[in-house]
Formats: sequence, C-alpha cells, structure tokens
Amino acid sequence: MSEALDPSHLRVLNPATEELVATVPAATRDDVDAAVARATAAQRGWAAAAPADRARILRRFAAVVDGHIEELARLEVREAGHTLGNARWEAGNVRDLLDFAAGGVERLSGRQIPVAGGIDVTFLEPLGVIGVIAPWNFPMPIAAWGLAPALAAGNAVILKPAETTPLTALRLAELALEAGIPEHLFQVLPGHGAVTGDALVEHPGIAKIVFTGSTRVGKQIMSKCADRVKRVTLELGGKSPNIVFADADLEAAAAAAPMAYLDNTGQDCCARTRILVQRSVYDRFLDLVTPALTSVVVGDPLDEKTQMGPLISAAQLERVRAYVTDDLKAVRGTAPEGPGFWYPPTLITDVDPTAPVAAEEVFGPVAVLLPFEDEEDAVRLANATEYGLSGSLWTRDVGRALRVSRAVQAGNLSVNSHSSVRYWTPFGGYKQSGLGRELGPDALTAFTETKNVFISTEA
Ligand SMILES: NC(=O)c1ccc[n+]([C@@H]2O[C@H](COP(=O)([O-])OP(=O)(O)OC[C@H]3O[C@@H](n4cnc5c(N)ncnc54)[C@H](O)[C@@H]3O)[C@@H](O)[C@H]2O)c1
Repeated sequence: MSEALDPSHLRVLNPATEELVATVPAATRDDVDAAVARATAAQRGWAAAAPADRARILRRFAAVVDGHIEELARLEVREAGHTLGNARWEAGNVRDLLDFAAGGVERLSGRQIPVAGGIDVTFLEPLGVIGVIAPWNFPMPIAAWGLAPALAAGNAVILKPAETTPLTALRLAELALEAGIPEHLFQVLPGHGAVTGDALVEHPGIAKIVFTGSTRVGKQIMSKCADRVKRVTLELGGKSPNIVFADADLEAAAAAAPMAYLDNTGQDCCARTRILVQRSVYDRFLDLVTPALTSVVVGDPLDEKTQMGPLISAAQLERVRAYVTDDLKAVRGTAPEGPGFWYPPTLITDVDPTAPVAAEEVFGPVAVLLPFEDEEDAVRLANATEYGLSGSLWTRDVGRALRVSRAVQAGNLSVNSHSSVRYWTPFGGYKQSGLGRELGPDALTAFTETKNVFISTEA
C-alpha cells in the first residue's frame, strides 16, 4: 500500500508548500478503549484533589504554554497554514483559557437551599471522561475551549484532533505533563473521524462529547449520543451576515468587510460571508470594498506582512473551486500559483441569494454581496439560512442596532465590528449552528452534573 493511502498513519502536509511535515500513527478502536480506561483511573484522583490544587496546576499549565507561544505558533503555521500573527494569537488564547478556567475552579461551588423540614445541598460533580473532537480550522483554541473548563471542573479529557492537524495537540499534551497535569488525565488520540472519533462517541466510558466541526457530522454524533443520553455540545457551521445600512460609516464598513471573511482564509465558522448592503449605497460600497479586497496580501504565512495564507488541503481547494462556477461575476484578489493550496480572495456580485455559493458554507475566501431594501428586508435575508452562529451590523443608529441584533437569529452579533469570540463571554449557535454554549462564566458548569442532597432537620 502506498504511504499516502495507508490508513494506519496520518500524513501532515504543510498547506503552503505541500511538503510532508510528519506522519503520525492513527489511533484504533482498541487504543480508544485503553485510553478511556487510563483516563477513568486518572480522573478519580483529579476529582478528589483540593480545588485549589487543581487551580494551581492549571495556572502552571498556562505558564508553560506562555513560555512556548512562539514554538506552538510556528507548529500551527506548518500544519494548518495560518498566518504567524493569527497562530500567535491562537497559542495565546490557549494560555488565556487555561488561566480563566483556573479562576473558575475557585468560583465553582454548589448551593444550600433552605426548604420545609430541612435543607437542600447541591453539588456540582464532574462528569468523568470527556471526549473532545476538534476540527482543523482552529486546532489549538478549539481544543482548549473544551479542555480547559473540563479539566478545571474535575474531568479527564481525551482529545481527537482533526486528521490534518494533530501536531499542536500532541505538543500541548507534552506541555501538560511538564506542567504537572497528572499522567493520562489529558490524552491526545490522533486518528480518523469514522474510527477514532466514532469510537469516542460510542464508548460507554465517555460521559460527554464536545464536538466542533461540520453540521453534517454534528448531526450524526448527536443522534449516536441520544442512544445513551450522552451529554453533547455542538459547535457547527455558519453562513454569517454582515449587514451594512445606508447610515453606516461606509468607509469603515468597507475597509473591514474583506478580512471579516478572509481571516484564516475563510475557514472560520464565524466568517461574514454574506455581505448585505442597503440598495441605496450598494454601488458606493462596491467601489469602496473593491480596493480593500484586491490589496489583501496573500502568500507565505511566515511573512509578517501576510494577511491570508493557503487553504488547508487539496480537498478543501477543490470544494471552494466547485462553488465558484464560471458563470458567476466576481471581484478577485491575487494568490500564489502553487505549490500549496491557494485560492484568491473572491467577492461574488449579482448572485441569487438561494444559489449554493450564497446559501451554503463554502469555508474558503469567498463571500457574496447582496442588496436589501429596508430593515425588515435585511432581517429577512439575514435569517434566510439554516445557520445562526454570528453576524455583524453597521449603522450609526443605536436603536436600529439593538432592534436588528435582537431580530437576527444568531448567537454572536457585533455592531460596527466583526469581533466574535471573547473567552469570558458565552459562545455558540442558534438553529443548525450548534447546541449549547462554550466559553464565558458558565463554561465549567457545562462539565458538571448537579446533584441535590436533602438533609432533614426533623430527624
Ligand atoms: N461553531 C463553531 O464554533 C465552529 C468552529 C470551528 C469550525 N466549525 C465548523 O467546522 C467545520 C470544518 O471542520 P472540519 O471540516 O474538520 O469538520 P468535520 O465535521 O469534517 O470534522 C471535525 C472533526 O470530527 C471528526 N469526525 C469526522 N467524522 C466523524 C464521525 N463520524 N464521528 C466522530 N468524529 C468524526 C473529524 O475527524 C474531525 O476531528 C466547518 O463546518 C466549520 O463551520 C465550527
């Protein structure tokens, strides 16, 4: 069997050069069984440890990550093709999440509720062993979104990174040990989704699955989890609107619009890929956005000036190409020829909102520009999607900003900005963009089960 087809190993390619970075053994179902047994034993000791000790070790983990930001960032550039600036932010996000979760340990406590004849005491018990199944688009932060609060709440974690991006996850597991996280409490099992991922989903020893990835796989996982009433958090796809009203600061809105969907080469669940512009300013906006888009610097992710790198893989490049059919009218930037999985920044104009490129998640550097008439029409178009993850609106009218934000069915909206994710604020989707919330002050509680003990005072 050729190495490229050997399912026992994962081949990690540098998306910017197509060079082989590493081959990594893929975990089998037996490996998952063994990992769950080890994690179950490790979790007992961790759950019994004093919360202050858990917090201290997590802070040390954060400090060790902090000492390796540059190394982790450069590894992320090699396996995922992210720009160096983005990758540094991502490694820093892991550190911040660990720190934030450590603070959460100290605030995690139950309640005492006086009731007739006694008192109810509630405990927040850890769930056990958590399976985190991560995508390739933000390998480090998304792994840490599950890892940090799950460990903080007293659980063990088995992380299955995406096939294309296992290296940063494996390095994080080494750094965890260096920081004093007990052996087997945090394990990384690289592998194929249909084998390693599925084995975690089906395993009776896994208490909860935290899945981030496509809506298609998320639905399969949710239905498998239902068989055991297994807890599940789903962070899925998006097709987020960027609504520009005529009264907005058009220069600012047009300057920000390209990177609002080109960041991470459009491989971002929050990418604002449907740019909805009020018809009276549509032509003016197109004039302003065109130079902003064509001047985006695409190329070597290690060059500090680069704003957009390659797509993750040949398969992803094919997917993007298939959406942008020859009949579509588009404004295009430039991209290197190859080697590497390059696609230029692309903004499609004059397209029907129901066309596949306008309605489906492309997950590449492609957006559509669509006109709307008035506020009601903007909200209708924004909500005409099965997704509901993020969105932006640009206006100088505060009342409109609040009205439209309340009317758009999405979990994370921003006004005169494209900011989506802040680790101290809950994040998650409406509709088919997900189930449950991650991050924010309640992140730890999502990894606990509430137990109520009634103590009679009448005995
Ligand atoms: N909502 C969010 O927070 C968020 C964040 C990032 C990415 N995403 C979404 O992720 C998608 C891109 O990631 P992807 O292509 O890696 O998604 P994917 O669904 O193909 O894979 C995600 C993970 O699931 C695993 N997997 C695949 N099949 C499986 C199965 N049958 N059982 C168990 N695990 C399985 C994969 O190996 C990978 O680790 C996009 O749709 C994007 O919008 C969502």
